[in-house]
Amino acid sequence: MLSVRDAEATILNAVKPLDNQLDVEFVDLLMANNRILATPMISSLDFPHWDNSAMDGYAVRYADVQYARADKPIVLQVVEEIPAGYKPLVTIKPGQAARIFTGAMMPAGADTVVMQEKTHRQENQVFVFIAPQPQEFVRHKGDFYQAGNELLPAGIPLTASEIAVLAAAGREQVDVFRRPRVAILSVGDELVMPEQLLKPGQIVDSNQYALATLMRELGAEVLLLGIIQDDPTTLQEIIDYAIANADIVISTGGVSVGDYDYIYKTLASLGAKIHFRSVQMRPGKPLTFATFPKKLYFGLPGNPVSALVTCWRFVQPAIKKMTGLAKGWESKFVKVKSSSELQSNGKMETYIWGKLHLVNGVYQFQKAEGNYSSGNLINLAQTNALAVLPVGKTFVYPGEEVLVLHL
Ligand SMILES: Nc1nc2c(c(=O)[nH]1)N[C@H]1C(S)=C(S)[C@@H](COP(=O)(O)OP(=O)(O)OC[C@H]3O[C@@H](n4cnc5c(N)ncnc54)[C@H](O)[C@@H]3O)O[C@H]1N2
Ligand code: MOO
Ligand SMILES: [Mg+2]
Repeated sequence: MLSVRDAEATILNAVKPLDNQLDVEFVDLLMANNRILATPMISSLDFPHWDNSAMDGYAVRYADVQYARADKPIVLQVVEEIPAGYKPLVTIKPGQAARIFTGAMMPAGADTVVMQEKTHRQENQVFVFIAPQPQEFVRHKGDFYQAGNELLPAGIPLTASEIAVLAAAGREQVDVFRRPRVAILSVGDELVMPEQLLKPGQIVDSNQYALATLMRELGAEVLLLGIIQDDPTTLQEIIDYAIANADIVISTGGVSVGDYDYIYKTLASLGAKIHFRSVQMRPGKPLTFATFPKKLYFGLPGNPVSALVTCWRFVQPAIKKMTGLAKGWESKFVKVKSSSELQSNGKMETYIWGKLHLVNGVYQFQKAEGNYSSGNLINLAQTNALAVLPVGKTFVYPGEEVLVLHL
């Protein structure tokens, strides 16, 4: 059977990131949260834009105050007051100083700032009680960034700090990758919408809600195609439509070997390249992955836990890679101690759901309580991690380390 690692490699190789010319939108900065920057950002401004003071105090000439001492203060004439936002008008000459405030432009002639607490003011004279370091408390033009260099690279997610940098560089709008379009369909005669009263044999299509939520969290635009009956003709029509209208299609259900599992046949008759139909993992074994030209198809197993686990493990990095994210789209595993005993049959790579939680400042994994069935969605709620037991590993003792996928 195909290993999880090989399945992942096959999927990620098939993912083509969005195009940095064709797949770009120009959006308002305040709407760019969590979007991926599509074009490298270069500023024509230096940061800081001009020499300015880092303290409230006095702008002085270092040469004047270099021998100042508490018992032998240097007295300077205050010739100007410079609040933030104003252009200094006077050049500071030997024996002179300017009153200056944090963020205000340094006046010509001065090269150092003495903080207010180290001085004493008497009318238009200031007594300096301490020798500063040369250039102390001056933030020099271009110290943080020099105009013309790359300010932000393409392919990064825009969060508070990057959006602040873009604003500081005078941008009101920004080029970001468009959202990947993901079509979601649920396959099964037994499925109904949550508002419907259940007839015998029916269950609510929860997968549609799980996947739509996860896809939106990942920055995708979701095309919800609803519940499709176990009928090959309808399935073919809908999948054809989904492929034409989305970058990625995700279905749940109908991928196993039952008489009403039609996904494989439908994909084959639509001419898909079917890369695999099962993976050596549990839950999630009957995962189907296929491609159409420029489109990806994930046929996730119908069991609600299997659908989410395969989505976290395989679809999530695929979407992240597609979004244009240059780095960090791969699944991230952390090694932590397990506070619970974990078990597997050793034949499949086994994913156990639970919680990464802090114990005295150190993360530990705790298995969810209750029934471990891929049909049991209930104890998947309030979890945030999947512990991974590789093939061959049958037991993890409490206190032993385990690899965990942080969701
Ligand atoms: N003979 C075998 N039978 C099964 C095997 C196998 O290897 N040999 N694998 C089992 C495993 S593992 C899984 S996982 C499932 C996968 O089944 P399908 O993908 O074909 O899905 P269905 O048969 O349509 O449904 C399975 C299960 O999930 C429920 N379901 C389906 N869709 C939804 C939905 N949208 N929301 C909530 N629940 C859903 C469905 O009612 C079934 O209970 O196959 C095993 N069988
Ligand atoms: O692998 Mo199925 O996905 O265990 O229930
Ligand atoms: Mg089935």
